[in-house]
Amino acid sequence: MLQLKHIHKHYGEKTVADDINLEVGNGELLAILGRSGCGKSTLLKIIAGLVQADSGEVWINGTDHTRLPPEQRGISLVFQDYALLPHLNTLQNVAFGLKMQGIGRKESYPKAMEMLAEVGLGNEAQRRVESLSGGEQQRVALARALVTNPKLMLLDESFSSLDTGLRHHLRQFTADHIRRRNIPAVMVTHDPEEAFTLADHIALMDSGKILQTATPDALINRPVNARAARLIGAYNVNDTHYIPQQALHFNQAGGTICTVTQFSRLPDRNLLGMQHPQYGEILLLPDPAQTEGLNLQTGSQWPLQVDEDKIVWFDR
Ligand SMILES: Nc1ncnc2c1ncn2[C@@H]1O[C@H](COP(=O)(O)OP(=O)(O)OP(=O)(O)O)[C@@H](O)[C@H]1O
Repeated sequence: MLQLKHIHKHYGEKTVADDINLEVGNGELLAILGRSGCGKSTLLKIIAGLVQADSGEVWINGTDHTRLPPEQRGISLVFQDYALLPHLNTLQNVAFGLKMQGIGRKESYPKAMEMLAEVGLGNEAQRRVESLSGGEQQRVALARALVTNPKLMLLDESFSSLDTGLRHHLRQFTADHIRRRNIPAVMVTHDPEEAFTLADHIALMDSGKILQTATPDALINRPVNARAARLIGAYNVNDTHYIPQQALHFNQAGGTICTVTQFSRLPDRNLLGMQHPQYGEILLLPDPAQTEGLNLQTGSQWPLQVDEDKIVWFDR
């Protein structure tokens, strides 16, 4: 289990960690979601011991790790650029972490082979890592991170450089491995989709502050303020309120007549904009079956029901 207690960090005038308190249980994946420059990577580095906080404590499995050097923390990091060692082959790369722990080849190579097989690269052990594809290199990085049986995994935008199909596959693959091994993990990302598809809990970070920590469902239903709602990429947000998708019912008898402002078909959903007399332009994602065969040209009119009790009002 990871616990961060009152972490503070400044760079000059800039506060990059402002009283951060977080907990991550074993086998649990916490995503820290925030815009570029909000302090996500710095927080990971503080957890890893690569950057010292001004104050606050990092506890892992009930012991204070705040003053331990990085190599004694038992943490594995997976970076965006994999950070593999180009002069070593696949097997040697995976065994490297074990070597650093003082484990000899006799023990480290079989363990590394086992882990390579687990990530589907059992036949590539002797390949130079440079000759592997991006996705394969990412799996080597993951194998290297997992083989040391870390107390904690840290993932820093680990999937951003991969193409869409591979990204989906490796995200799920990584999350499954972490959960199966019961390791707590922290992933930082600026991509709401990544956070929402993988994480058990999401911490929303803004200018060094955690705005809200909650499950994906709770965040969708009840972001604490407009900033939080915008950070999760929600539609229909202004300074006073947020209208979640589940509050919207397109083409419902008795709904308010609204004018279509835009309509586009996306591969797996539709995006429909409607001008509502009370709430202004509302964007909704109707099921394709609900819009099939309808005239949804700009200017056409259709009823839209808004469940008032599902609207989230913000305190100003
Ligand atoms: N060593 C440093 N010295 C001074 N300022 C720094 C240092 N490291 C980071 N910063 C600044 O602190 C802020 C937070 O940086 P950090 O890398 O943690 O952000 P981030 O949320 O991870 O951003 P990104 O998503 O772009 O990687 C940025 O404004 C950055 O320029």
